[in-house]
Amino acid sequence: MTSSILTTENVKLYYGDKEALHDINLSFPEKGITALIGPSGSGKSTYIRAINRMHDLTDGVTVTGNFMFKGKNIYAPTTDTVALRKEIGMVFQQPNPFPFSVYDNVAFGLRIAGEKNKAVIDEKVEKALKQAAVWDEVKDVLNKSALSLSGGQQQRVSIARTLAVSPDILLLDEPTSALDPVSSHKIEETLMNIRNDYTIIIVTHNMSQASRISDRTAFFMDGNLIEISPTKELFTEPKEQATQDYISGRFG
Ligand SMILES: Nc1ncnc2c1ncn2[C@@H]1O[C@H](COP(=O)(O)OP(=O)(O)OP(=O)(O)O)[C@@H](O)[C@H]1O
Repeated sequence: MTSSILTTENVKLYYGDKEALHDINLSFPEKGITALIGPSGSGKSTYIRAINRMHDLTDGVTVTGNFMFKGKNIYAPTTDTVALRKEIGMVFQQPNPFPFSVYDNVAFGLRIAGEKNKAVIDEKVEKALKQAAVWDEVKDVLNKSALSLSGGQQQRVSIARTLAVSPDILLLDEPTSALDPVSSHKIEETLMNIRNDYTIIIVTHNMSQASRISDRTAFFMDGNLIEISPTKELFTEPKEQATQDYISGRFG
């Protein structure tokens, strides 16, 4: 059996009094892509944001359950959340480069981590931009503002910024839903290129995207994990009627 890099058990999450996640049990093997699908409001974003403690930044949110990452309790009081978010990086729906140059965006996390050697930073910036499949498009404009790039390029620079600090896990929350089809395709290619190097968890509304790129797919509904299966199986022989109804377009 493959060992899990991340295990989440009996996860509940409350916004105020409202229970938005009901007892989620989900583990992730090292490397590969897991897609989370489900109707709007089913709890997909809420769940992945719990993994790197993004909810700590919002008042009134209570998280219970066990989150174990490489044998450590994510919610232990001693966890350094800045360090945690380097190991478990996140890319959002809207590309969100800082208003700095392309180079400085990708170098940002390295500098925060104390790296001062220019040659090392140069090398890591280039590697991350190559991994994110945007190097060829930006290598001659590294000193220009990242905000001058197209949305699709900005999103790949955001991915490069996250990869530059060598995370173990990459969380992506609908990373292509604000992009045109060509840019979306490039992001998908990027994820396929790095699937053997990182553990990737992607929330997507796009079922064909999930079936194209992921190894496993989890179906969420109303704050419940309905089923998790190898992707091909989930889309051809789902175990649950609710999954069947959703993938055949009967609701959501
Ligand atoms: N900050 C918040 N305060 C209160 N309720 C919230 C908050 N964020 C989300 N919710 C509620 O939690 C539930 C799950 O929302 P969530 O955004 O996780 O779903 P989702 O599956 O990611 O949806 P979508 O696909 O539309 O992004 C919904 O009922 C939503 O209204």
